[in-house]
Amino acid sequence: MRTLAPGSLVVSCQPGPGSPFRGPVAMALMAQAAEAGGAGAIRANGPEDVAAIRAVTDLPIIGIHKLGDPAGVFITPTYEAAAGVVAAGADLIALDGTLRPRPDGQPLAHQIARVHTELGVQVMADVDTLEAGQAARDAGADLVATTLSGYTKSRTPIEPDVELVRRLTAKLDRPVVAEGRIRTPDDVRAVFDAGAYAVVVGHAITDPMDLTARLVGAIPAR
Ligand SMILES: CC(=O)N[C@H](C=O)[C@@H](O)[C@H](O)[C@H](O)COP(=O)(O)O
Repeated sequence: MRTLAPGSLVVSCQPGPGSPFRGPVAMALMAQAAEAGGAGAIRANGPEDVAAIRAVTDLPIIGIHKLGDPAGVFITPTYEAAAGVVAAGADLIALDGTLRPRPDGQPLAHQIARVHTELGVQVMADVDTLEAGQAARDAGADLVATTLSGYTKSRTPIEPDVELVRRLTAKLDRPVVAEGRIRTPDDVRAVFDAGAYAVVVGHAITDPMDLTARLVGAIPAR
């Protein structure tokens, strides 16, 4: 089973809403481009995309399956969702590690224990706060990621949550993965300076609609 190497750039190959890149063929091409550019791993959503990416790369794949209400726990919310992406070829599972109630009513530790014992893969907990990170570590998470910071409470900021990377790294005896709104080389340097084990980048690499809109937005009014 492949593992996530320290110092990796993980490219999250997920199409944004309304993207013409939706679908496994496009995501496999995206993953190949990421690998050619030096990515150390791929993060991908759903069994179809994971299987298509598995067919074209030997990089580690962090599998997720987004299911249910995006306002609640929806990143790999159940053991069954995790099992589906592992069967498709994922090497690790990322799942919601926030303190919010889970759809199956079970504690996070229950899902993590089943993934460990029945699927035999590592678990990365996507958290939003220091408290959630500590709870996820106590629940058995192998890695903790800042993925959900800025998405569970107030308005989503523009910048990545470098401070949460720093605080998690200081408190946890687990690798901390920086994820969410990382867009520039300076952002990448900042999260590694803060102690990150690896960094995940999505939209800044894989969303041409967002990239186009940012540049269009910079055109002065005339
Ligand atoms: C909040 C949420 O649902 N995050 C998702 C998690 O899988 C993805 O939509 C993000 O693209 C990913 O986390 C990478 O982040 P960014 O695209 O900002 O680099």
